[in-house]
Amino acid sequence: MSGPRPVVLSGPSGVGKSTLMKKLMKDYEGVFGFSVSHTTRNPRPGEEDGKGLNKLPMLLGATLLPVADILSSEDLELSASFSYYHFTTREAMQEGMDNGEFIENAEFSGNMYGTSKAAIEDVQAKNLICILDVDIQGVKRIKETDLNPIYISIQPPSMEILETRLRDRQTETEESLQKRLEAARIDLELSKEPGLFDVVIINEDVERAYEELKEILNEEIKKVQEAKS
Ligand SMILES: Nc1ncnc2c1ncn2[C@@H]1O[C@H](COP(=O)(O)OP(=O)(O)OP(=O)(O)O)[C@@H](O)[C@H]1O
Repeated sequence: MSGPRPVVLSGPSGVGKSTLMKKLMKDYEGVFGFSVSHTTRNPRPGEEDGKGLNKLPMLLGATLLPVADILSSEDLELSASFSYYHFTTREAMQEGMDNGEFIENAEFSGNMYGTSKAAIEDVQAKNLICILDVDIQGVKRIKETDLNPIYISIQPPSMEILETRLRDRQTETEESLQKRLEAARIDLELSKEPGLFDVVIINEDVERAYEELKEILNEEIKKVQEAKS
């Protein structure tokens, strides 16, 4: 598959993935994109299949799949109302999953959601760097494909700082906060596996973390910009 390499951004909830992605999207318009997820839920009025690639609101849905089990239903509603989907049937989606066409999938509120390899390739084919916000399990699934992304782990300076950021964000109940912190501990432990990531960025000072990220992505960004001109 030609086109720019996708980018995997992985890291615990609250580490700053969305913050960094938003900065990239703002500074490099028309360079980054998001894959369109599949879902078996019914389209809502006005929703059309597969619309909305490379839209900033997709950021809100970016973490939907990997952490679906620790998201509240409000999170899902918020994400779902800004996300764009390929609407499909349970049978078709199950078949795709059985054939290994999905890099991640989750069942939520009686509906299936998933990210297909083809959806990522669609972004590449549009000469956009596909940003994938996935958990460690997602990282491992992607490694089984030929997508060849750049694997970046975003990590907090400490668990205490992560907790403070999650609290200050004011999006969590005490219960969901504790779940996220427990998931974060596991995530950080698993991310130590040698060779899993190409680069680790410690998000202490956000501007510095962003500079590091831009440096890593520089080559792919240039490729996209050159291919446009
Ligand atoms: N370097 C930083 N210093 C201080 N605060 C930060 C830094 N980076 C991000 N934040 C803040 O921390 C909070 C969590 O960041 P963000 O929402 O980007 O995390 P996330 O990794 O996308 O989380 P989730 O996976 O839950 O969506 C936000 O309120 C954000 O403004």
